[in-house]
Amino acid sequence: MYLSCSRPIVLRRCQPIWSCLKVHVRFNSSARNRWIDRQKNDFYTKEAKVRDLRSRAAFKLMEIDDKYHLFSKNSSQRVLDLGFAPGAWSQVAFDRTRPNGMVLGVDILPCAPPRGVSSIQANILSKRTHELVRLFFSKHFQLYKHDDLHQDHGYFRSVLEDKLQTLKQTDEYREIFSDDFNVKTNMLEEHPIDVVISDMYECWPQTSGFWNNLTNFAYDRMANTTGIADKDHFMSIDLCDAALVIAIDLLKVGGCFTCKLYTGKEDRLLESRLGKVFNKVHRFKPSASRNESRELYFVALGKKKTLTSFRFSLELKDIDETIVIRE
Ligand SMILES: C[S@@+](CC[C@H](N)C(=O)[O-])C[C@H]1O[C@@H](n2cnc3c(N)ncnc32)[C@H](O)[C@@H]1O
Repeated sequence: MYLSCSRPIVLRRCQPIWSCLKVHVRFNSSARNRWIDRQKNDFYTKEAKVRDLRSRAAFKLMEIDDKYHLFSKNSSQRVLDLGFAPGAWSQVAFDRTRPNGMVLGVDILPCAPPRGVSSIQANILSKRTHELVRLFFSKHFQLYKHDDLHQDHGYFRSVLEDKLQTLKQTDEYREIFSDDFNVKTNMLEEHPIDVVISDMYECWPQTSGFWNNLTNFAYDRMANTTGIADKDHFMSIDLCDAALVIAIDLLKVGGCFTCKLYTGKEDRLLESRLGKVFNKVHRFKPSASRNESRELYFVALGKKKTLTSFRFSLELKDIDETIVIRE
């Protein structure tokens, strides 16, 4: 399949030239104090504490949903939350799709998901991650909803990895990972993803789990806000493209998508890519998003049915390699 674009889209890998330059941005103590003061006096930060939400980001998704109605209750929606940690968006998604919704969070950093949410610690720029997500939402992976472990902690990557191993030699595996559109559609028929949400970018303030191997490399690999406008812009475009790739692959027809972007030169290119996949694309700046921040959300509604006519080729390699979407 090919996504028709005027030029190849190359997702720059998350260990760009900037990381070799070893630019260290240090904040002086007055800037740090200003940041702490701002956090202390921030309405949304206080409100998040009162409502037991994991971060103020929750209010951004609430605003998006209030305006564009991504979620619905009682319709067994399946939601994929990319860059879910610390988990405020997952809390909102879980709450707004209860009681039958199913939420999977993916994050490169380790984080215990909120109650009722499943999670994988993985890099979205890795092919393996796409496989695990596809497996999670396939009809061959059964969630035991009434099992206490799931209720309290969700399912973790190891469960999916084990399942993947046992499936490897079977026809089911070939069905899940087939490139044949009809086979793939059949595989997802019973369990398509209804909503993909992505708030991926700067790391969450991690307090534990540093022993984890993946984490030791994660800070090098992941995007992290630097204050260098161009870098933040291009890296966030890469993460949005990676989220879009998953949406093209696994989101149901009519499904919705939202992603965070740090604005810059390539906004319009991303917007036009989204326009090829969705019927409507909106730009939205929630009031919970700080005025001085360049962050913006694209909200894309109604995945098109005619996507098969798109020519879309995707080469996802493993962890340290580049994702390339070719014309
Ligand atoms: C702003 S936080 C998300 C906050 C979250 N939406 C919430 O409501 O709690 C961005 C997250 O994106 C994750 N992230 C960044 N790059 C990633 C990547 N390549 N793969 C997976 N997650 C990534 C970071 O680890 C971080 O936890």
